[in-house]
Amino acid sequence: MRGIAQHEAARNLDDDAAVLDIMGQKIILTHDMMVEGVHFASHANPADIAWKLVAVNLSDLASKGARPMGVLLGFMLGDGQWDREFALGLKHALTQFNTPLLGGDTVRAGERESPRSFGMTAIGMVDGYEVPSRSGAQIGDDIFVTGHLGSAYAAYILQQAQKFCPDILLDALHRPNPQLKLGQLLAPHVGAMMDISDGLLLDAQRMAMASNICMKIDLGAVPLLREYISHMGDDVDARTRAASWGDDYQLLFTIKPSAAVKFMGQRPITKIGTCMAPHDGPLLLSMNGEAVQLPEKLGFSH
Ligand SMILES: Nc1ncnc2c1ncn2[C@@H]1O[C@H](COP(=O)(O)OP(=O)(O)O)[C@@H](O)[C@H]1O
Ligand SMILES: Cc1ncc(C[n+]2csc(CCOP(=O)(O)OP(=O)(O)O)c2C)c(N)n1
Ligand SMILES: [Mg+2]
Repeated sequence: MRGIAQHEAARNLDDDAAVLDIMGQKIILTHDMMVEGVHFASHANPADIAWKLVAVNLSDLASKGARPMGVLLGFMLGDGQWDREFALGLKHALTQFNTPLLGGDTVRAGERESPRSFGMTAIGMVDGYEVPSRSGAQIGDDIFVTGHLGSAYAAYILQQAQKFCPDILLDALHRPNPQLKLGQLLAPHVGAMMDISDGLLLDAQRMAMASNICMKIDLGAVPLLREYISHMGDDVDARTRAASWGDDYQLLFTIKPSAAVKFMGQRPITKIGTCMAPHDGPLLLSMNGEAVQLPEKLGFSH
């Protein structure tokens, strides 16, 4: 699609969202889909699906520091009860994130059983400052993430194995919380920022390549919940899996060490590495001071 998307607002389709400048007012636009079998299981709770559809879209707005202005929904009808539960989850999420439903489209699924899919467009606004991109990371910047990583992965694995799963992990998988407030707070101060939907390692590689630098990441510093550690472990393998499965919806950003100081200890952010001059590739991993080989798969891709 890159060849078609020549407009500067499209940011060469290399960013989390489009940034449309309308007479000086910046409008942030994003669209994400969720498909049965790919993003949610057939037996998933419809209210959870609706919540997550809102959350993943607002997460892209958060990554640009935008305030949500509204969403448009692409809805595929199913049976009445299922649709009512979806609508309740939708209402709950939109109320929680103070975002109006502005419109959309409704279609009836075909005769034959086909996977259901839902789309959402989210519209946001940014005032006053440069909208962060994935390409603004500079040599010497520190690399940070918000929150904890790998929680959705742990929940997915534990549920698949029909094992007990703590609520805090289940919520990360089914009810992710887009980092809107942190995104707005951080945006004027960051070098580059994006959300982590496809896994820290793959998304960091994308940021490093867009910024033409090398990111050195300390796997040992990647923030994990203690519930993650007690169910999945804490070794290189467990940490690599947390950093490469995806579905995290936390923010990855770079910032000058001097600018980072005022946020540290005040906000749920963790330093995980530094930006260096282009090296042997865009990404270097270490743990306990020793180099770690990159895994074969850095993240989730379609
Ligand atoms: N079918 C498409 N048509 C136009 N743009 C697309 C399409 N698919 C993805 N993009 C664009 O490519 C960029 C990266 O997409 P994606 O990896 O899905 O971003 P994100 O993970 O932040 O949602 C975004 O700018 C998105 O708008
Ligand atoms: C039933 C099920 N299978 C697999 C996964 C894992 N999974 C699905 S999508 C995804 C990552 C993000 O998906 P994508 O469509 O690439 O989101 P985007 O990057 O466009 O925001 C992951 C880890 C899941 N959450 N649920
Ligand atoms: Mg994104």
